[in-house]
Amino acid sequence: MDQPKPYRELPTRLSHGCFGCGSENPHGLRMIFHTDEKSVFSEIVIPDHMVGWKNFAHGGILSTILDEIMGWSAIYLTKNLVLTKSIAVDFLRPVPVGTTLRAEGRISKVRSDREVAMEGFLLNSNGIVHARGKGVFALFKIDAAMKFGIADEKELRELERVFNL
Ligand SMILES: CCCCCCCC/C=C\CCCCCCCC(=O)SCCNC(=O)CCNC(=O)[C@H](O)C(C)(C)COP(=O)(O)OP(=O)(O)OC[C@H]1O[C@@H](n2cnc3c(N)ncnc32)[C@H](O)[C@@H]1OP(=O)(O)O
Repeated sequence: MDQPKPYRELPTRLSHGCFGCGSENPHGLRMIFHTDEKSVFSEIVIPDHMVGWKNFAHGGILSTILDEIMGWSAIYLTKNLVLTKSIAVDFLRPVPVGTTLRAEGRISKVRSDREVAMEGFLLNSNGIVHARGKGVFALFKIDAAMKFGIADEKELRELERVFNL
């Protein structure tokens, strides 16, 4: 008999042009996400055109990956929509482009019903941490997000449905 999978994919392939996770952005990272219910993670290979110096990935790209993994982790684990308020990144070791990496995000502290502190990690295939992020995310219920007017109702209702927000 098949064993149940220990983790599952998050339904983030909803649209769109997002540089981090959009399936239709040919220049983006096209990240997809899995969860074990305590954290959210993503396997990623940074393409050659996102290089910084020599064959090392650009630090801005590493920051984007950490923002993205912390953002989706915050959405999934807190059941809210989010906007990034701040992020801080420690670049611990250079990250070569073209290698398989794992990004991982989890909750550091729920500060209120409007704010969560998150942490994110970028590891190589041996589990060595190459970059570490801390982020603060504003949390929005669907109705508040609607008033904010930065996403249309159809998109928000779809997110509400697939993420049980
Ligand atoms: C609206 C949500 C819609 C979300 C849709 C998300 C879809 C997600 C899908 C996939 C993403 C996953 C991947 C994520 C990774 C990448 C994420 C990014 O790159 S995000 C882009 C970079 N970040 C920004 O652009 C933030 C810019 N900053 C701001 O907009 C503000 O600083 C903000 C809202 C974060 C805090 O604003 P303040 O500090 O000025 O807050 P105060 O002055 O207290 O409030 C202003 C008004 O807003 C309401 N407000 C503020 N925070 C609220 C909250 N958490 N809930 C409800 N209302 C809130 C308040 O009640 C107030 O409303 P009154 O004027 O009184 O009517």
